[in-house]
Amino acid sequence: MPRIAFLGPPGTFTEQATRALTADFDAELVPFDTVPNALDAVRSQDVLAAGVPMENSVEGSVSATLDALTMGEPLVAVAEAVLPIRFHVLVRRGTTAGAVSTVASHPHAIAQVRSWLDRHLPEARVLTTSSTAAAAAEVDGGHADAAVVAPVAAERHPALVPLDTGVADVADARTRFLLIRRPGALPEPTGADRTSIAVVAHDEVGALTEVLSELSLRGINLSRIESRPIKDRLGEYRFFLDFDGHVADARIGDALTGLRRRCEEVRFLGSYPKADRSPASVRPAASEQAFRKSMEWLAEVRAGRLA
Ligand SMILES: O=C(O)C(=O)C[C@]1(C(=O)O)C=C[C@@H](O)C=C1
Repeated sequence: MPRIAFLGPPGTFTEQATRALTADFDAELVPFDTVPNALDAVRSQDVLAAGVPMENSVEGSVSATLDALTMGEPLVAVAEAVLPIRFHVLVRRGTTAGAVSTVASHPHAIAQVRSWLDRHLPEARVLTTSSTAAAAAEVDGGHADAAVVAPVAAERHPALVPLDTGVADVADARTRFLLIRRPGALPEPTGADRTSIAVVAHDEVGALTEVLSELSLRGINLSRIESRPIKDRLGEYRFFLDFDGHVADARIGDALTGLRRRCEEVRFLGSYPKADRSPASVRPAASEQAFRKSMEWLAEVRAGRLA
């Protein structure tokens, strides 16, 4: 049975997302304490794949995931899941709100319940943990008084009880997760795909505009752009781009070759079906047929058959 890593311990949102991402096959889910460790386990072939959090609609990208994806051997995303995010606040039985002096959770979770904390636990000191489920373990072990967790964590910690449920400052908050593997056969194009890449542009005037032009000229819809420092050079950045389409689509392949010529570095991070299955809208001039016809025309010109 394939082993699939997830950000643990058991009871995280990432575990829930990884179960959804692997629902089509039998898999043994294996918890890892950090996203970089989960991805390294994929690289070292300890596991087949890893489910990782990518971005949250309230707090933005998960930097640990972005950095770990571009450091080390190449990895690619093969599937995407989006979960609605609402939290339980768990305490040990008998703890009242007034008795909570420390509240623990993952920084992304804390950021999504700031107003709730200001209203209900204004005096509590925040302790950050590597995941929401790790926070539940801290409360269970007596190292914190309250934990902001995924509802599934309550089942893992029967000694804890909810101080509140359905907690979310933003009612429709969502987190996007990816299933990451070593490079291999790509998922088939579905017409509703997303492609992710990371590029380092040359340090020159207009470099980012030119990167974006490669996409816009071909009518490619950009769904996310994010920058992370390169780390060994101050003031230089790696851009993470997500856009509609599959690398097998002519317009995407054409844009990628343009980027490859133009950029210092291009890392392909996968083409996979979008969680919401919304089809890409493709301009007539960027359709498969338009690309094929233009290539046929060029072949005729090169063969001296057209003037
Ligand atoms: O700690 C967890 O439960 C996670 O799966 C991580 C994570 C995140 O990285 O954003 C996932 C979803 C929520 O937005 C809060 C935390």
